[in-house]
Amino acid sequence: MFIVSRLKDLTIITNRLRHYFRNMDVKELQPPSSVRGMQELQREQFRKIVQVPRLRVPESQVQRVMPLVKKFLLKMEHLHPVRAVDQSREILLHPTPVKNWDSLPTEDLQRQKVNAENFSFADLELRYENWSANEILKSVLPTEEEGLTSYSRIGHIAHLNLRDHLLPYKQLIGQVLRDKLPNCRTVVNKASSIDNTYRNFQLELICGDPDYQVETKENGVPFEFDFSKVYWNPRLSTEHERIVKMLKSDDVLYDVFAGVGPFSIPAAKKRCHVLANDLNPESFRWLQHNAKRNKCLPNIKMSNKDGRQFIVEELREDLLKRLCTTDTTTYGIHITMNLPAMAVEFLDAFRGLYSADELAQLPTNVCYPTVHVYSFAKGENTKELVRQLVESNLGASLDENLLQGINFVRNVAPNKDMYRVSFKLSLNMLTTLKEVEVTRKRYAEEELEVATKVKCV
Ligand SMILES: C[S@@+](CC[C@H](N)C(=O)[O-])C[C@H]1O[C@@H](n2cnc3c(N)ncnc32)[C@H](O)[C@@H]1O
Repeated sequence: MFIVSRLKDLTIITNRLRHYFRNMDVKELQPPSSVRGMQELQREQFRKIVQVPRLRVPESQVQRVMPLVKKFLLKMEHLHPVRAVDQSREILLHPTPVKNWDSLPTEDLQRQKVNAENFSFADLELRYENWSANEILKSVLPTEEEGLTSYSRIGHIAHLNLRDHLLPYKQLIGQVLRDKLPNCRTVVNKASSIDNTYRNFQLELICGDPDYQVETKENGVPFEFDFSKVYWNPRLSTEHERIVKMLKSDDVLYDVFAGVGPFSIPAAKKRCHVLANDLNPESFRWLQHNAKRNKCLPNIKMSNKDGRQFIVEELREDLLKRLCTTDTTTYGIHITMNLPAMAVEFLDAFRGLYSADELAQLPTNVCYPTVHVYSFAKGENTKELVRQLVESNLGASLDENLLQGINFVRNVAPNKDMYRVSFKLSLNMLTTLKEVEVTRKRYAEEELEVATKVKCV
């Protein structure tokens, strides 16, 4: 199925379907069957003549007739169903509901002096311009079930992830999308899976301008970035919104893998206190730009380092100050870790972040931060799998006091899901090392002792 990626588009389409008849169900209204398999776009090959029902009424009658036939109008792209012909008007009707004169509200029409003589079938020339991208691609690509594909819109860019069997059609798909999608100037295909450090997609330009600097809005917040150099996925907008909705003004957010700021910028705009970090210098640059553009610089501190280093430096220092000098029962502290392929591997950075002495004087009702860590899981029982992944990397089991939830975020590929695991850090986690770390440390100390003894002998 052709998945239109934006919900807004879907709503518009469903609304249209509710009011009008589906053109693609009528063979005559589909593009000519000869275009099936076309790999080089030849727009003139889409021309065809069809016969459609029509009413011819005097110009003076149109205003009164239109409300009676409104629901029968032929709706196609760039087609005006009411056209001037000589001194009268021709009203084009849809062939699905209108088979003949009797299909119309004849009594009402006759009352307006419109009768069977006004009804006939007209020749209508259909062209490439009259079909949507979806309709054109459905008629060109191999078969309906596996022939079509999904795309995302990021500003003026349409981003495709074409399966192998569609690669011979990529130029055509690119041209059709650029022709048909409003404000689309650039069409790119995902060139390989994202396995590079900064998680940005490797892109192949298939049509249009090689311009990747985009302006887009997510949940009403404007963002700018270079899509070829940073990570941005519009399919995460709902997840970003869920987290931002959890935050209240004066809450604290530590965003370990912040990207260009889809958690951090809206949080800072909400007057949360944000510390945002990303290792990619380009993400960091655009993060700063977006903070400035959204006028939230006073509420956000940004850094450009490895996530672990950010946790043991910026986060450690800021959190210690808050735990020791503020009433943590009056606001929330959240840590987002969205690097699903490996974020769990950073969880042990919280173990032994402080010495027992540093946290010895805290009030008993102190509220520790909530971590939201994202992870992929493959196969069966993925929910249980992510829990185990988090627990083993953290070196602690998450009982009902600590675990806040394991939430499904999205299906990434067949059999591969993305989850958010939310849990509270505890005094024990923050002041003791992970079991394996203790063993490693003890082992290292013993080695040192033996080595010293050997030296002494
Ligand atoms: C999946 S993206 C998430 C970006 C953003 N938070 C979002 O939700 O869209 C992961 C981000 O982590 C950054 N990154 C990758 N490795 C990192 C590391 N070791 N330390 C800090 N950031 C890292 C990448 O540059 C990328 O921006």
